[in-house]
Order: sequence, then structure tokens, then C-alpha cells
Amino acid sequence: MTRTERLTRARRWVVKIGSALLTNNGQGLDEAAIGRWVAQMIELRRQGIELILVSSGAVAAGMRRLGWTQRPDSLSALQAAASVGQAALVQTYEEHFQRGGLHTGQILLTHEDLRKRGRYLNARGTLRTLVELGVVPIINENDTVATEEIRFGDNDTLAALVSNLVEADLLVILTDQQGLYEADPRRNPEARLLPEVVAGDPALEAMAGGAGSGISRGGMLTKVRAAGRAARSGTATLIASGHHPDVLLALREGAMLGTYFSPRLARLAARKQWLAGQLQVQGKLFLDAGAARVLREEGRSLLPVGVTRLEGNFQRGDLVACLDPEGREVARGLVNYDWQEAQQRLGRSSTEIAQRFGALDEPELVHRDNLVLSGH
Ligand SMILES: Nc1ncnc2c1ncn2[C@@H]1O[C@H](COP(=O)(O)OP(=O)(O)O)[C@@H](O)[C@H]1O
Ligand SMILES: N[C@@H](CCC(=O)OP(=O)(O)O)C(=O)O
Repeated sequence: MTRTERLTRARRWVVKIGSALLTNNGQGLDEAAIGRWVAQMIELRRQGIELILVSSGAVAAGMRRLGWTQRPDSLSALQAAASVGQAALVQTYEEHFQRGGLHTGQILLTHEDLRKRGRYLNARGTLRTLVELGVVPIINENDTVATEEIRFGDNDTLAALVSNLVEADLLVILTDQQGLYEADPRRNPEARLLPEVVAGDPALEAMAGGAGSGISRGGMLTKVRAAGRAARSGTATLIASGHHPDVLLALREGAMLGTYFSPRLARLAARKQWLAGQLQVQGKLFLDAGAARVLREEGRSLLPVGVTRLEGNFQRGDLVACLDPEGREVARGLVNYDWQEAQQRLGRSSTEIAQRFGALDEPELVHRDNLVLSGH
């Protein structure tokens, strides 16, 4: 898929707005700029784009409220500033989104949350539900408990992890530069902008220097790495300047702005590669003939009703093999329940499960998004 095709067709976007942009030279939040980005995001939502926002700015907003002019070094002072500022940040977003009749939902995450499979699935479930409800999720690091992350001030990695989590089509990283240059343009004004690169190309890291302003920390290096990470879920990344007028709407129309990081693999191929790369399955699900057929032929999710028995002490989020009645592997996938919960649900219809275990239960044992047919 070309850059233009990707930009104009992308349905699920993760937009990351960095500290360098959000703050007026470290003087609190730039409310007017936030208003302009939100107006564009409201328009994107109106066009049917599923939108998830990753926003920095808590520390900067907190510093302002507390009357601090210098970013503190001590961890607890940073965390205190973030705690004060996070409230101001979401309040500002909520006010602006409300003008377009949209609500926001705050999600605070650490990298650790996304490494732990159970929490990963919970975060994904909440994000999906928010998006289905028409709410715009606004994600930031959970600075109260994060230590390394807040010191380093890196929401680029978080945005990439979120892109993997929701399998975004596009990750837009808005910053204070036009995109990735051959060298840091602050140090080398002659450096040229790179319009298109391949995500994960190791040569890019050498070009990306440290952070630019007093308040930001990550710099281009974390953005280049984030693009590589996002590509693992087939997500394309675009780094562009948040100062460009109507930048998000222009990108949606395929404008040649910023630096485009093409993911080498399409989403499904990236997922298949990841699943195929997992050597060990933690359990086995034995399907009846009907379930084996709908998985093979219709690419559907696996429901508990089609499973006759299981093997293995697997946990929620583990990789399991799905076998047909002859014992042949039909597919592999990430299971939504641990083995005991799965055992209780085997052979039961979704209605019965809802009655017995509550309507909030996920109806699928393995969702089709997390299922890859074997032998393909
Ligand atoms: N090769 C490069 N191309 C563009 N910017 C670069 C490069 N290397 C370093 N930078 C610096 O990275 C800064 C953006 O990163 P950062 O300050 O962390 O922003 P944010 O808060 O948006 O994450 C730019 O202001 C720029 O000075
Ligand atoms: N989570 C913190 C810091 C995150 C941060 O600054 O990251 P980045 O925008 O990538 O430089 C905050 O909201 O202030």
C-alpha cells in the first residue's frame, strides 16, 4: 500500500501530541493550539475515523499550576507535578471535545501494564469499548507509579504500544519539527527532511538526536524507535509538525507532510509472523466439526460452544492451539480466559454464558483478531 493509500484509507488512528508542542515554551498548556487539534479530531471522528489520543503535558501543566518554572529533577516532584497537571490536561481536552459533542475517557498506563498479558487484554477491552461508545480515549503515562518513563519523559513508546494494542492503521506523532531530518535541525540547519523511510531501518537511529526543549525528554530517537515498534502490528507512522495548519485534516487527505514510516508488513502478515514466531503453545482447545469449519472457511472467532475439551494450564492471553476432531491443528490464537474459566464455559452458548457469568464477559474464547489459521 502506498503512503497516500494508507493515509486516506486509515480507519483507526492513534494521535500522539508531545510535550514540546503542548506547552508554550514550558509555560503551561497551549490552550489555543489544543483547541485547534481537537477541532480537527472532532472532524476526523465525524468522518468515521476511530481515534485514540496519547497526550503528554501533565508535568508541564502541573508545573504551571504549582508556579514552577524549571522542570524538577526529583522523581517525587515530577510525579506531584504530573498528578496536578493531569487533571488540568484532561479538563482542557474534555472542554474542547464537548464543543463537538464528544466525551473523553482518561486512561493512565505504564509500559509494564502493556507487557503483562492480562492487563494488556483488559486495557484493550476498555479502549475498544470506549471507541465503540463514541468516546475519545486520552492516554498518558501513569506518572504516579511510572519511574523510568517519567524521568525519561517518553510517550512515543507508549503511543507505539497503544498502536500495537489496538492494531492502529496509522500512528501520527505530532511534534515541534516538520518530521525526521537527516540530523537534528537545531544543531544542523542544513539538514534535509526525510519524506519517506522504512520503519525499523537501523540507519535512522543514528540521525535522531536527543530532545529539543527544556520540558521534553525523548527526542527523535524515541520516535524513530516507536515507528519501528508500531510496524510490528502493521501500523504506519507519520511524524509531522503540530504547528502546520490543519495538519491532521491535511494528512487525512494524503498531503505530503512530515516523515512517513512505511511498515514493511501488512497488519495480518505482521500478526501472523508474530504468532508464527511463538514456538510454544500453552494449551490446546479441541473443537467440534462445526467450529473447525467456521474457523477454516469463514475466519470467525472461536466461541466456547464449539469446544469439546481442553488441555493445559493456560492463562488469559496465552497462545493456544485449536485442533479439529481428528487432532489436526486448525489455528493458533490468544485465548481470552484462563483454563479454569474456559473449562466452565465449554460447550455453552453465549446466552447461557451471559446468564451464568454476567453480560460483561467476552463472548469469544479466541477473538478472530487474535487467531491465525495454521498451514497458511
Ligand atoms: N534528526 C532529527 N530530526 C528532527 N528533530 C530532531 C532530530 N534529532 C533530534 N531532534 C530533536 O527532537 C525534538 C523533538 O523531540 P521532543 O523534544 O522529545 O518532542 P516531543 O515532546 O514532541 O516528544 C526536536 O525539537 C529536535 O530538536
Ligand atoms: N507523561 C509525562 C511526560 C511525557 C512526555 O513528555 O513525553 P514526550 O511528549 O514524548 O516528550 C507528561 O504528561 O508530562
